Amino acid sequence: MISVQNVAKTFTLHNQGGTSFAVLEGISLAVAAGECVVLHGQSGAGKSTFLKALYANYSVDAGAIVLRDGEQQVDITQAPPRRIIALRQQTLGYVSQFLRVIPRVPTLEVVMQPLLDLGVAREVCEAKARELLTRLNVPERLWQLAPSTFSGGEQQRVNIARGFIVDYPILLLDEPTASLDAKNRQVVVQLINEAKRRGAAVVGIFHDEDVREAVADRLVDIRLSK
Ligand SMILES: Nc1ncnc2c1ncn2[C@@H]1O[C@H](COP(=O)(O)OP(=O)(O)OP(=O)(O)O)[C@@H](O)[C@H]1O
Repeated sequence: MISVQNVAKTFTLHNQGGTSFAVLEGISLAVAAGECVVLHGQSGAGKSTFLKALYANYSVDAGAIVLRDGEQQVDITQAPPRRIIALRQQTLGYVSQFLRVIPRVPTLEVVMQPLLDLGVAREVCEAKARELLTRLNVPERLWQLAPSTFSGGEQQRVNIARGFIVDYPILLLDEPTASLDAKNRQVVVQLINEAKRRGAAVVGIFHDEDVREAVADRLVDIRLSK
C-alpha cells in the first residue's frame, strides 16, 4: 500500500540566517495492507516530518513515496495538487493530536463531514458519527455544540471520530492518543485494530507504550533507516 524509496528532506530556516539541516536521509519503507508500522526514534528524529511527507503536507528533496489508490499507484512527490486532494478524500486518512476547530460548526457535523464529502447519504453519515462519538465517550450533550470550547481530550476524541469515519485504505496517525485516559486509549486501540482487519495500512507515532504494543506489527526507527 505504501512504498517509500530513499526519501530525503532538509529544512532551511530562511528567516534565521538560512541555516539548513538534514532531517530525513535515505528513508525507505514498505507497508502492506493490514499492517501497522510504528515510527519511533528520539524526540526530534523526524517522525512527524516523515508522516507529514507521507500525507504530502511536506515536499521532499529526493526519493519517491508511492501509494496504492485502488488499481493505481501514485507517487505523491510528483502528483499535482488535485490528485493529492482526491487521494486525501478517499484513500489517505490523517489523524493528528489536534483538532482544526471550525467556529460554529457542531461536533456531529465536524465528524461526519469527510463521509458526506464522498457523497454518502446523510442518515448513514450521521449514524456512523453517533456510533463513533458514543464509542469514544464524547457525551451526547456536546454533539450539537462546536468543539472550540471542549477540553483537550474531548477535542482529540472528536478528531479521532472524524479521522475514522471514512474507511481509508491508508491511515496516518500522529500521536492520536496523546491527551487521552487509559479507557479512551483502549477505544483507539480497538479502532486501529478494526482498521487493520479490514485491510488498512497504518503508519503511526504513539507516545504510549501500551498503545504501541497493542497495535504495532513492526517498529521502524527513523534514524536507523537512514
Ligand atoms: N517546519 C519545520 N521547519 C523547520 N524545522 C522543522 C520543521 N518541522 C520540524 N522541524 C525540525 O525537524 C526536526 C524533526 O522534527 P519532528 O517534529 O519531525 O521530530 P519528531 O521525531 O516527530 O519529534 P517528537 O518525538 O519530539 O515529536 C526537529 O529538529 C525540528 O525542529
